[in-house]
Amino acid sequence: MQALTPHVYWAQRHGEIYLRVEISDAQNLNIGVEENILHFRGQGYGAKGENEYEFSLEFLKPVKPEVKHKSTQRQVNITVKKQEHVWWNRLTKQERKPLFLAPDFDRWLDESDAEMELREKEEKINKVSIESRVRKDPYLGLKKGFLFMYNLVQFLGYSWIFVNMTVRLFILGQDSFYDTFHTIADVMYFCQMLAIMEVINPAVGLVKTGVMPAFIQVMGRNFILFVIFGSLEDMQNKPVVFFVFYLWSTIEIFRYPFYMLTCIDTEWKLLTWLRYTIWIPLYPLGVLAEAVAVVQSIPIFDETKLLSIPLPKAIGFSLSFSYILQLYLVLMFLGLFINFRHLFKQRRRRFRTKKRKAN
Ligand SMILES: CCCCCCCCCCCCC/C=C/C(=O)SCCNC(=O)CCNC(=O)[C@H](O)C(C)(C)COP(=O)(O)OP(=O)(O)OC[C@H]1O[C@@H](n2cnc3c(N)ncnc32)[C@H](O)[C@@H]1OP(=O)(O)O
Repeated sequence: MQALTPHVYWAQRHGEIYLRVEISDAQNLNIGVEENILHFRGQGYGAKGENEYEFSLEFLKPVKPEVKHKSTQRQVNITVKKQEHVWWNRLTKQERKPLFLAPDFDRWLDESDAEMELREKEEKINKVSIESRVRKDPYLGLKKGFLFMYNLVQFLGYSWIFVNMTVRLFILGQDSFYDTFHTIADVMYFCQMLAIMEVINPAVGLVKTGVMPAFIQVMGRNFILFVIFGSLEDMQNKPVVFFVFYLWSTIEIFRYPFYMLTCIDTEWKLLTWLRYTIWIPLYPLGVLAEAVAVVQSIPIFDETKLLSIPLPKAIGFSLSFSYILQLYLVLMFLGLFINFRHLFKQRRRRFRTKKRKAN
């Protein structure tokens, strides 16, 4: 029996080629790709009745050797994967289309429609994976509620500090510099004690960010607040307290409302921009103000011998706390460098994702 050529219909997507071979009740199928040529052989009912049918097609561009096929009562469907995700101008290497080959208008899409189909598929997959991730965490509402309340309390605390200091600055002018600590310290103590949650939250996986930058930030501030200002009365009426507290609170009145909005999946563009930009001048200024406070405290610690470490009697003197402060000054700029890099990365990540979403 001489083999005949069946009618073959084709269509493509960016990653695949679909072939429909018009043979019903196909049997003894032998389909494969060798050296980029698809060979088909099989028996069945085609245009010229029951017969042996065969054809070969040399593809325009490289395809993967694995071929998937499925025969139904009416036809044989073949799927071949392209090596590269690209759109082909035609199916075969030879420019003239073989006579037995025609477009499969049931599956036919032009390039832009195929791209749209691909995008819709990707969006569907993304949506399903986001939904399943969201569904996986039964405590999500509780966690978001907790974070929202935490951020709200911090926002109220720092807003009180900021407004209070600003009003006092307007009314008293430079005189307000000298008693900042006595008016503000209690609320600042409360906010900074609470800020320890900022280290705990990423450590227990409540927020997706690094523990180290938060640790540097919270411990650095608490050191200044409790050790430098809190333990030395002579430091408490120095103007540097004003600058440290004002710089801390200025950044926080933007950061906490930004977090509050993320807890309720809302975004205000201006607030996001401020959260990820205003630290650029404020962080170095804040660390500079803290460094001034540390430097000013060194002679006071030396004089009062407060927190100095007593050494064995034979040596006859104690190790002044000022040595630790000098070491801390070095750590401070190291901490500034680590957090500056971290915040730059967060800024780039935030604005890059935004840009990509906008495209
Ligand atoms: C004994 C001492 C040892 C320590 C020694 C170290 C020496 C210390 C030296 C350094 C001293 C620094 C002291 C500080 C000085 C100042 O503060 S100066 C004033 C200016 N300050 C600033 O500008 C810093 C402000 N602080 C911060 O930005 C943060 O605290 C940070 C930790 C530095 C960075 O924040 P991070 O959380 O990593 O980045 P984000 O992009 O904001 O968040 C990431 C994602 O996490 C979500 N998220 C985070 N927190 C919350 C929250 N509370 N609630 C809800 N969600 C939160 C956030 O939304 C992000 O999620 P996505 O939106 O999905 O990305």
